[in-house]
Amino acid sequence: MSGKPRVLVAHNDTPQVAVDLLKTKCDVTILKPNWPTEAEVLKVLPEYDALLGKLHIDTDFLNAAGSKLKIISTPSAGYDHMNIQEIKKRGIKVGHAPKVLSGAVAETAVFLLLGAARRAHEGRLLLEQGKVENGFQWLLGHDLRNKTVGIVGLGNIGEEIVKRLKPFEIKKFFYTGHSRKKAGDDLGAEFVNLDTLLKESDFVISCVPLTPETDKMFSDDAFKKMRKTSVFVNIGRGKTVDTDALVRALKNQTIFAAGLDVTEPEPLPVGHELLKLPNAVIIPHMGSQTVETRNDMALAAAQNILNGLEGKTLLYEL
Ligand SMILES: O=C(O)C(=O)CO
Repeated sequence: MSGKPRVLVAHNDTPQVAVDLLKTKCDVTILKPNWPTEAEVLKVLPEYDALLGKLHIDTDFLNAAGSKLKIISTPSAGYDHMNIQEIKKRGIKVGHAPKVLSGAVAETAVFLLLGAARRAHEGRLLLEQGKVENGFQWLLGHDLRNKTVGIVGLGNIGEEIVKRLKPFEIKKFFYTGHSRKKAGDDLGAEFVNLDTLLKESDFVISCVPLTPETDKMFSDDAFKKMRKTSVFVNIGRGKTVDTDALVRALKNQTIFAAGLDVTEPEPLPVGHELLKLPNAVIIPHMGSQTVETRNDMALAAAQNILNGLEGKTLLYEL
């Protein structure tokens, strides 16, 4: 034993840069198999001071985690997979990895928006079916130019989306949330209530995390308030949308199209209703999946642990 603090890395595809950073000050064990069950983690966890991984952490997990554990750090921005209150109640510090992924997720939002607005999936399906037609009116989509974009939840990701969309000559940006924000003012975006945003936006982009308040906030009612020409993009969390309501809205053309990085359920099972819709551009929660961003997220999660072990505030503490 070196006397160094012991860190358990739960996933063996954790980027090497983060493992190397931890190794500068800690003994590091990387668990195999790659995505272990919570039970597999718990078999060894009582011997460790810190845990780096994305795991479902609830009261039962914490009861079995042992008394040595001081820090839990998830290499993700979202933390709805962990019971933060229960973790903190036990004096365990908990951190996550926001901000460093905002650019990558914003890029994803832009391509989903463009793909949905320009009927990319429908075009591809028709191509595969040999149904491409000549015609001045064939498969027309919508421009971004001169349109109104509504951001639901102007956090870091929402801000990065606005910055990236500005060069598309957007007429107006709306945002909604708990309160007006300086960042919104700086970006020239107008704070409005959700109703106004839904009714008056051509593009509605949801960036909200999953909370009791946002659970299924995009319901039949919300989609009915949107325009027939509206495009809905979700890069937040799948559970913020009532999936059946979204399927209805897309099928009945209550809205024009959707671009989804996140869905409920996730992943969508083969043959799911959403996957049958030509006007839905869907990817399987890949918003932060770039080489650079995954390195940065893992590094942030590792830095949380190093800070915590030295008695400092975590880099991104919850
Ligand atoms: O880090 C997260 O929470 C994500 O959803 C990444 O896409």
